[in-house]
Amino acid sequence: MIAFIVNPAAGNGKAYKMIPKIEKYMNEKNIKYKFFITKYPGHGTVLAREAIKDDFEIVVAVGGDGTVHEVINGIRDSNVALGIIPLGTGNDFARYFRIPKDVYKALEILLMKNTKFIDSAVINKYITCNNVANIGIDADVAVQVTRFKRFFSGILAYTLSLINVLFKYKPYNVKIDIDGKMIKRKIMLAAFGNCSFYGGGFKILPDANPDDGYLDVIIVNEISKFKLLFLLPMAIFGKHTSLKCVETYKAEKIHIDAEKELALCVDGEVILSNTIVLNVKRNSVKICTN
Ligand SMILES: Nc1ncnc2c1ncn2[C@@H]1O[C@H](COP(=O)(O)OP(=O)(O)OP(=O)(O)O)[C@@H](O)[C@H]1O
Repeated sequence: MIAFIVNPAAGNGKAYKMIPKIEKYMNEKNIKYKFFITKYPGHGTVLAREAIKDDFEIVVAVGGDGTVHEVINGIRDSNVALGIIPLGTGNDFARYFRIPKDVYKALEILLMKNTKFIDSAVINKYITCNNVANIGIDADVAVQVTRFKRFFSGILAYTLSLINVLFKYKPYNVKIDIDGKMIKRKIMLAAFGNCSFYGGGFKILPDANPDDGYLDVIIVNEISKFKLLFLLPMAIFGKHTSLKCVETYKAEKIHIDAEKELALCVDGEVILSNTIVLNVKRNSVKICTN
């Protein structure tokens, strides 16, 4: 039995519109399924927990990275597999696993029942992150986008946020303990995670491997905002790691202390904290892959 958790807000309504296509395919294949529609942010986690109790074998996130994040936080540490139909805006987690955006092709992957276990990052003991967590200028932009979205539409909200943050941004002073090695840095941004992509296609952690037992770490040290504008396009291809201002690590445990409260983006969702602890949890999420 397959549970589909559909986020009507994902991909500007694209996920919700695809329900009839999914229904048609599942009926043709004569496979039992049930739809759960999220009603508010965070509801995907609640619904995924319900689906586990109802003996579904696969719980499918129908939406973008936010939906995947919520579903994973509901099914973690169970034997239930995560399926993905990438119908969000960015779909960065699905991009890593090459799950097609075509609904029928994504459904075919689910029915192959080819599964594997991947690692998670457990953040501050309670949030499970399977893609990328990040702090610094890009996380601050994410906070601003949420504010500007109340008044402006997508791209305009993003552009205004970027300009606003770029002008004001002062590199954060942080202490980062990476598997016992303490470093102090003034950062433009830092990212931690299991997979490579964020921000709708930036290959920020090019060497990430979700089943190697480590979290990848990247730190971009203080540089001029002008240089940062050159670094960002390089990150689309994962070529930024060769720059002098960029440090990379692999670690099992990371502890970050900042002088003031930081925005931390976890799989695209923002939380605020001045202490961030990330621990790798091996083989904690089962996913359907091709
Ligand atoms: N019924 C709902 N109404 C409003 N927001 C919702 C609802 N259900 C879930 N959400 C929220 O919608 C947000 C966006 O979802 P999601 O990230 O899947 O789509 P997206 O932003 O289009 O894609 P991506 O993150 O891949 O760019 C999530 O933060 C989620 O918590």
